[in-house]
Amino acid sequence: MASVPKRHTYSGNVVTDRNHHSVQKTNDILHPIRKNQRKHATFGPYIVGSTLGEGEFGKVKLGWTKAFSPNEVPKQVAIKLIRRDSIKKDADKEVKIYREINALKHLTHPNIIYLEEVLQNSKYIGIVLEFVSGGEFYKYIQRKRRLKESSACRLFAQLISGVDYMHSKGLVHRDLKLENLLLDKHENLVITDFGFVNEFFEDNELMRTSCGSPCYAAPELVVSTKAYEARKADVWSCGVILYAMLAGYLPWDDDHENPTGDDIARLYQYITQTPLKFPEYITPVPRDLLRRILVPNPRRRVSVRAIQRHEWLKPHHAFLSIQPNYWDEQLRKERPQLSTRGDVGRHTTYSSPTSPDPKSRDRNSLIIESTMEQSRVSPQPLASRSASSTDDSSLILNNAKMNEKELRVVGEHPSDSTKYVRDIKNSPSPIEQTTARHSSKGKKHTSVAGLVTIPGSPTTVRTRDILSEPIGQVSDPGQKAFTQEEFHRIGNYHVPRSRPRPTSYYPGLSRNNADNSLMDIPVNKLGATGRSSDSKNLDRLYNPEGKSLNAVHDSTKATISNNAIMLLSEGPAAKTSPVDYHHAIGDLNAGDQPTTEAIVKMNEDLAYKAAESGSPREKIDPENDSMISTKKEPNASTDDEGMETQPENVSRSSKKSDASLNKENKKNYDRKRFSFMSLYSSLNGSRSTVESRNSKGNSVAVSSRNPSGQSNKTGSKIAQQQSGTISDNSVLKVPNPDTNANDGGKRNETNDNAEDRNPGRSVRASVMISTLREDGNTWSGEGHNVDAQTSTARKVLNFFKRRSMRV
Ligand SMILES: Nc1ncnc2c1ncn2[C@@H]1O[C@H](COP(=O)(O)OP(=O)(O)OP(=O)(O)O)[C@@H](O)[C@H]1O
Repeated sequence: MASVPKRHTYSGNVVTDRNHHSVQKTNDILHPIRKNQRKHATFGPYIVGSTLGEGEFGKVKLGWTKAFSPNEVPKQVAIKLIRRDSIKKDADKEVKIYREINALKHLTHPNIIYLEEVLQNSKYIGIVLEFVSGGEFYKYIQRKRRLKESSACRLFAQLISGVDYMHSKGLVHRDLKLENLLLDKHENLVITDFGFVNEFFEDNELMRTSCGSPCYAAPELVVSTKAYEARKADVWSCGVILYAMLAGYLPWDDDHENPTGDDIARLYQYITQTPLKFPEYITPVPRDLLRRILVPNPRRRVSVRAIQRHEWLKPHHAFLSIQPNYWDEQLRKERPQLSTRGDVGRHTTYSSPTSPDPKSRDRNSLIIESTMEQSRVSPQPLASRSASSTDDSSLILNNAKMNEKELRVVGEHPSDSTKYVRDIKNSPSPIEQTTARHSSKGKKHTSVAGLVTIPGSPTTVRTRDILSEPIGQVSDPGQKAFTQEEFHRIGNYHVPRSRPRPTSYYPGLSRNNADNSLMDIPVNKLGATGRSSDSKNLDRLYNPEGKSLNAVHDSTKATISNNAIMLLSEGPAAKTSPVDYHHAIGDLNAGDQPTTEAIVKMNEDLAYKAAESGSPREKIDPENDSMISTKKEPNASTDDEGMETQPENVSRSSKKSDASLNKENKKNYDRKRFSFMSLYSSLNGSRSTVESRNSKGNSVAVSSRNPSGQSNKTGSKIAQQQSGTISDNSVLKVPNPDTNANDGGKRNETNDNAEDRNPGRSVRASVMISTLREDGNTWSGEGHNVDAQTSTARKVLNFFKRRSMRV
């Protein structure tokens, strides 16, 4: 899709010699062990491979854990390598990085990138993320030109679910765009790049910092001098993304008078004054949704919750009805000792002494608690990939039992967190063997024991998920047990046996409270496509007693997949595993069918009504999803803030011949010129100081003051690692970037007040990073100088820095 070029928030994805890179990348992915035998740079316990991409901060590298036998399947990760000296020079960068880390450590959602851990050596900070192998979403759309409606619907539902989840955590992304979305290998959407993330609070939720990329950023970010409601800005961006998915191009890009898009203010003028138009192939139901989202006035813009209820997303209502806290509860249920007691085992427990409340401690913790060993699962023998499903599950269960032993903690008093030790003597699990190897071999890096990972790490969930009960065992007598085979063929959401992450969702599944067993919709009740034939059937299927859909699909009924099974696909072998992933995602190439009869009927009605023009168009109520207005309004109405609500005449969607349609589409594509530009977020006021601290009081890493102006003491309480493990745990604290010089004392005052009312909120922007020791082969930049080339990306970045604007 030539029409949606990549737009960077700051800079371009400049990779020289693309072919070489892609070949190298493929080799890395398919043959990490073979690569492992060659001399590679390492970063902590990871071998560093090819460059996956490049962003503002530097390169993102493929990494994998070291394998010590040919049978071990290394775990793949993506390591965002950031030069520490570049951070010291650039306070804004520092803010972005720690924002990202702090946000990610609180987010555990299948459609949000997992933060594995954060490491650093003398030159680099490495943000270790799960490796998402499906590629960049914008490229995916480019390849397909545009998405089938059903695919767009599924992916948009995932986007909205992720956004709703982060909003429920009090976080807003503020830079949602195609370029910040990746696909996993099952073509599930993964939201990345949380550099602009910020907190909002019910009582103080308006923000002032202009963020994002112009073509995706909500108009109020630029045209209004008022503070904006950040959640609604995320909603706008989601609308632009949905439009791009369905149309194959962005709803607004350059106008003729501003062809390069250089004049950002003008671009926004264009956006707010140009009525939203749709190509004919976007059907009325998604149009209706888009019309509700892409409303310049944020107050009239639909909310995330209302989007979730919209008719177009009906096929995914069950998934969308999963409450955000479900994902957390799932973790808490399965590893409660972590949420309240801190870590166990060889990692010393890190917990914030200043936060007695576990919840607030979690949210405000200055550190990323170390749970790596619990979550780490030993590489599985390649041979096990080809084992039967029964073998697979017994293998998992065996491992699970071992892990369970390993995870068993000694000690009872929750506050006595530092005393918990893992019962490792009786657990010769592969995990321990692996880590032991790391310990003995990686003398300088001192093994994974020094790693820092997020509390509630999803990988931990995966491990723990399988502990309670054998797969297929069902505790609810009212529900039918399902076989292994059925388990992997759940309605529309067929779950590959080896999913690496709980990305799919299973409407109608229920999970027994006490265990992880899953309930299933009997497969034979679903159509050949895996979908129920119509919405009524769907409701009946999910809701035999006629309760409301949401009531039925509450958080206790809905479920994620069995994470234990997902583990099997970790590593490159999964790439070539015979699992039919198409079952998991639906056929993306399937026809652009309306998802239910109801929609078909609606479309027909609309087509009919569209023929009748003349009567005024109904006003859209953003919160009312009672359906589509079809009446025509002669002129765009102007709302109370002078922003047009951009009515769209549905009659324009009347049928045309294919030829004229194609011609018009082509014209549309041609007309669209996409500029490469970004809006630099002005964080002028960042009072970033460089201050370092570790457990011994040594100067180690970058840190800065928290918004309350006080150096938070929490991070200084770092228990000593056991001997032979890593000891430099640096506390990084950053100021609230939204408190800036432009706002002066007034803003600070507001924040201070807010801080009084909400103590501890703003200290979230602080993290702890494990410091790596280095050896000769450690990734420290030699020969890999990220900043060595003055890339186009860098030039663009500098350009936008110079043009930095603030509203
Ligand atoms: N977890 C991941 N798995 C696979 N590839 C990744 C991952 N994270 C990043 N990449 C690749 O690296 C590229 C750059 O990453 P990312 O966008 O996060 O960097 P950035 O410095 O934040 O960029 P920018 O702010 O310019 O958008 C991505 O476009 C993607 O191709």
